[in-house]
Amino acid sequence: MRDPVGLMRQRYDQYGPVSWTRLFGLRVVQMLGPDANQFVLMNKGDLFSNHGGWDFFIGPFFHRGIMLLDFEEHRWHRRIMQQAFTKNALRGYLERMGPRITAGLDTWPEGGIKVLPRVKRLTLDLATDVFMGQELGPRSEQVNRAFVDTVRAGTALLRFPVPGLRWSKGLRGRRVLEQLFRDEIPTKRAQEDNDLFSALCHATTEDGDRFSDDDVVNHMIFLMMAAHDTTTITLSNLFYHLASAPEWQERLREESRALGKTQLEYEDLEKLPGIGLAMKEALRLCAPVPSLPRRTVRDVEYDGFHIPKGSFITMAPYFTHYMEEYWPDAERFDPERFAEHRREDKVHPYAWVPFGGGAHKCIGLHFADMQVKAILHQVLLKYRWRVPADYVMPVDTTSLPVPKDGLPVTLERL
Ligand code: HEM
Repeated sequence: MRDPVGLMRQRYDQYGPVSWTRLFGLRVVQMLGPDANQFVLMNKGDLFSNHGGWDFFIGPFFHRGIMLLDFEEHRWHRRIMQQAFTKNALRGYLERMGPRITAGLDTWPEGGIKVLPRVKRLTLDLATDVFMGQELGPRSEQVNRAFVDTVRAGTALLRFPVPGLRWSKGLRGRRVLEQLFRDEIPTKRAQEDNDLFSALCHATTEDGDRFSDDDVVNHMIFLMMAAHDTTTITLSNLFYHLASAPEWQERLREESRALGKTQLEYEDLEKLPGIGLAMKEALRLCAPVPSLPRRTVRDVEYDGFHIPKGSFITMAPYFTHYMEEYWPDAERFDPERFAEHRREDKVHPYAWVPFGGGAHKCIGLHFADMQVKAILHQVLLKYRWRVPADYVMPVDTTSLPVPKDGLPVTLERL
């Protein structure tokens, strides 16, 4: 767990793209590299179950979240959920975000700060507003705690409830969130608004399919989790790399200044190409979802390997993003590798997979793009930040990859 990339490199060199390993006491088939990513994610013939993979890790906490559904049932839910991610819906979410970001950033002090807790706070506040459409007030601490506990529980080594330990804290967190969302459903059903909760309550397909109350609760809990930590990790990494590469920080700041406004509108998203490149590179260097589990629903033949029915599988976006075969000088922060004149990501369609692929590809990827751009744009206009020249951010790889030290930086108000 301390050096997952090094370990996987060793395994890949020794055994090739498919090998048995042990994880959390399970025998698992590790499938490494872009070809294996493509094979599993495209999932032709419905060979790999998402539920069978994810349920073991996060099932009790993210019960019936869309990522844990399979095949026809998954497609049914996805068609409805898609209605909450249309261009118009995104436009509405962005409108809600702008002022909230400004207010959140205004509370950041000058001098030494830790980025991770600050960004986490900001994205949580945004999520409660943009997702739920309301201020949580004094309940926000309780909700924050419930989220952190629910998410961390997925990687508990002791996988049964012992009071005070990760697993039971996660179960308690889930109960808090269920209650919170269930209490609100009648109000949300009664009138339409431009928040995600409302969108889920009113989403209807052309065939008239809609979510039940239970579906809405399950999807809300999953969506808030899926959006919150992944975006926080992406932003933290952007802070880190832009502090380590001040020339990039200045370049992006110039771009943001040239736009001439503080709060982004939907049409502005394409006008910040530098942030787009930096974000792609940050996602390459630190895939917020480092590995993706699956389970085979029948015997599978792949590349001369036989994988028995019922096997746990893991794919590893994190490792793929460091394969020198596809990413020259892979450790280096080099956003230009995604620029038109280089497009290193085009070397293989599954070499850059921070958002997964196929039927379960992240439904929130445009939302994430929008949120990261909206926040970073305002940060660049308001602050300059730096780290000591020899600073290397330590990454905690025992759960989702976050800076172990919270990422201390020095912030200067502009
Ligand atoms: C940088 C930010 C993000 C990253 C890196 C990310 C990554 C991922 C990945 C890798 C998957 C696929 C999991 C699998 O195949 O097993 C996924 C699925 C998903 N993501 Fe994201 N995500 C991000 C942001 C978001 C946001 C902002 C939302 C919602 C607003 C969201 C909602 C979802 C949902 C609902 C799924 C499940 C889709 C399905 O199963 O059909 N994600 N995400």
